[in-house]
Amino acid sequence: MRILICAGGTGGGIYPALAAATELQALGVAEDDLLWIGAKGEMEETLVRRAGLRLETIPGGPIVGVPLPTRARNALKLARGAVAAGGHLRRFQPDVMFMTGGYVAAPVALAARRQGVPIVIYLPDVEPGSTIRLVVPLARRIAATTDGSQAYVPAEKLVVTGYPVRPDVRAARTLTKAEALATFDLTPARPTLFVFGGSRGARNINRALMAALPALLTQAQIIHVSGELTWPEVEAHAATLPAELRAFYRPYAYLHEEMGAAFRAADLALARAGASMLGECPAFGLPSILVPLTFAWRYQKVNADYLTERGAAVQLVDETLGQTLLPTVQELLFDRERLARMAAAAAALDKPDAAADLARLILAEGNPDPGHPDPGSPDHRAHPSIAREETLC
Ligand SMILES: CC(=O)N[C@H]1[C@@H](OP(=O)(O)OP(=O)(O)OC[C@H]2O[C@@H](n3ccc(=O)[nH]c3=O)[C@H](O)[C@@H]2O)O[C@H](CO)[C@@H](O)[C@@H]1O
Repeated sequence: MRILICAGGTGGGIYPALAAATELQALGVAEDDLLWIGAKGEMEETLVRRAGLRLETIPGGPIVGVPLPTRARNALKLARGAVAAGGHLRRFQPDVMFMTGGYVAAPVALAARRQGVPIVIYLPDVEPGSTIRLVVPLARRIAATTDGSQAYVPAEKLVVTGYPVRPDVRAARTLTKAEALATFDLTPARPTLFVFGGSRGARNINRALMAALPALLTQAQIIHVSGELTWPEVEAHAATLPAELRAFYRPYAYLHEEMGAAFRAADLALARAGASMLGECPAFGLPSILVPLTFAWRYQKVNADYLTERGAAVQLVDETLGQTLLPTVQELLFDRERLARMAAAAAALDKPDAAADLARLILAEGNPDPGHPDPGSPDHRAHPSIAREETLC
């Protein structure tokens, strides 16, 4: 079976698709039978090639949240992208298209629909982003992270699989805490805070953290992923810290496979509320302080509310983070009982089979002959987690 994957823009769409691609290969899909279409100059160029998958890029650019002249230019690029996508589809002849979002998915989905290729969407956020909203009417099935998405997509298309945490990250669950801490040359004697701002970093979180470092590093230790954009500022600030504080601070621009060890090492996360927080913190039973990005992206607030309402997270407001970060971290990080309650609430949301269930769903939709199922094709009656969620929806 040939499978076309389309995900791009930021890690939030790319990593769940990579997790599904790994499971598809584990279920017998050959590497040559996977083709990824992304946008030129975006994060997928690095991450998909790094994963060893075949990638073709097409022209495109965002048309939401950008000034009018950029929108007009990008609309033209997307039209050229749709033509290029049509060519890739005719050459590759996919049996199914799988997408997770990002502006590049819209022209590819249109081309797929024109050529009669069934479309499966994975919806990372509780509330769908703008591209997914556009494509929902064209899709045959929509896999979702949580049942909260029932409010946004047609029930007959929805299957709740959970968030597909990538296997290399999930594998770090087998490390002991001491082993995970040793990855960062840190000690089990202090509580550990893991700070990051999604796949591109969050300047506001970085700055509020830098201001709080002198107070926090006297008692705690911190793994801090800044994102590439503000890395020079963070690196320069780290160099100004006195040696006795610097010894407990581990700043990085970006982490790849080591993300799993960081989740495992931490007692508490401080992060934006991208969709990955719905899957990765639960996978490690990790409590979090979430600072949703509210300007132009209300999706993060919905994600944060989902975790907060279930006791797995607390929320802070971006605008007042400079005042609230330090007291909130100090209050939580040293309250063992409260952390344990939040950790249990997070772990209860974990869906360990999400990536495998998603891969099986994609295979089922791409299988033209249900009488002769592909390897790994799900029989929903024999697949308790999918069957159960379908009944729920
Ligand atoms: C500004 C913006 O548009 N944000 C959106 C974007 O966020 P963003 O791209 O940040 O997405 P997420 O927070 O969902 O995921 C980030 C992913 O990057 C990985 N990671 C991060 C840092 C690092 O150093 N190494 C690493 O591997 C994380 O493990 C995670 O898998 O897509 C999400 C999913 O649609 C949305 O919820 C966010 O609203």
